[in-house]
Amino acid sequence: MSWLPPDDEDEDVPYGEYADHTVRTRPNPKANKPRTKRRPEHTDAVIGTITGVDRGRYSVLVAAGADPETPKEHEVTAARARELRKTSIVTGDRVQLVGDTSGGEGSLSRIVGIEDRTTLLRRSADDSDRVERVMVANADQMLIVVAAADPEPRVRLVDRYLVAAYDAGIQPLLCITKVDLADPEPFLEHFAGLEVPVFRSAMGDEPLAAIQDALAGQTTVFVGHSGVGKSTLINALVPDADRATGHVNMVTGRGRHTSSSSVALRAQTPGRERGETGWVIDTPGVRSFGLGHVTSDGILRGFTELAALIEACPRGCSHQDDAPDCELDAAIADGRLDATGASRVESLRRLLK
Ligand SMILES: Nc1nc2c(ncn2[C@@H]2O[C@H](COP(=O)(O)OP(=O)(O)OP(=O)(O)O)[C@@H](O)[C@H]2O)c(=O)[nH]1
Ligand SMILES: [Zn+2]
Repeated sequence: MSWLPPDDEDEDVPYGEYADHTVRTRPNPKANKPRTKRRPEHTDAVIGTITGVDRGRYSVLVAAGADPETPKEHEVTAARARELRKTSIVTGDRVQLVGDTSGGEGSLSRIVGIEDRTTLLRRSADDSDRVERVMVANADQMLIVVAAADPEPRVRLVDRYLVAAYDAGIQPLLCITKVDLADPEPFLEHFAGLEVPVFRSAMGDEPLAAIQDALAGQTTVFVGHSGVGKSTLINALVPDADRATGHVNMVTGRGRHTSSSSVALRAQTPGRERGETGWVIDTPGVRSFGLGHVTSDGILRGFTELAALIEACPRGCSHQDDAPDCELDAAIADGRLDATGASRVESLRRLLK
């Protein structure tokens, strides 16, 4: 059974070392869609989506109709093929499966390839560390959960999530919890120029319908500091998560055993035009969110209209307040940027620092 090695935890595999080097050294300015290595074609492979990883075993959801032998939607347990030993495979990845894909008791399938990713959320151990770790693949949105109080909200932390989202090409959303404890508006002022959708949540008065509108038909990764109420929110949105994933302990993030990997949970979004369900990816146990791998080009992806202006800046311009002849200041002065634009410049400058 050579294809059953005791795999390492995926979180420990530095993506950068194994990534396609052309991706890392020649970033595409228009998008950030790192390619995954193409494996030899397995024509009979079944495509599934990773919903969780635990000690080298992947939970893979195979959609209805994707597997001719088992047409119903079903969950498969899989291990990586030996040749993918050093490749990071994370929650949200779409993978090619061969072998026993029935999902039957005790069955084990084999992952032989990864489909191209649309987005890839990464972090480094700390800001000086350029080695990136992949966290979540193919997320469309990032819901940043922050509390109005207890713990005290920090602008810088939200900025860091925003940078990671923009760098990954993921649309950020902001949910401020515990608005029953403190007025969130002064804090939210800092993000007013960004045009990030904001949800305000209180205990027992969560804006579930509005969040469901945003989740419908999308894959949304939830991030937030411990204690902000992320689990409370996810429980309210995904009350039957253990049924959807087929695992115990994957619902709340509480009582989860040592695995710190992300899990995908299906949220019902009934009656929404964009879809009757949406995927929520919970990211427990992420203590640090290092941005050592992020470049200013990555941040500028969230500011396309400003990126166009910056083309006219002097060579080597830092685009900060004190930068001589920065085109951003010129555009504010001559009205090409209105008040909203000026506020976005302020945000961009904060993120670039
Ligand atoms: N007052 C108030 N308390 C809340 C609200 N949302 C969550 N809480 C409480 O805040 C505490 C932390 O909530 P959790 O949902 O466990 O927070 P978490 O972000 O998942 O934190 P970890 O489990 O540490 O990752 C709990 O005691 C919740 O009952 C809210 O809107 N208002
Ligand atoms: Zn400039």
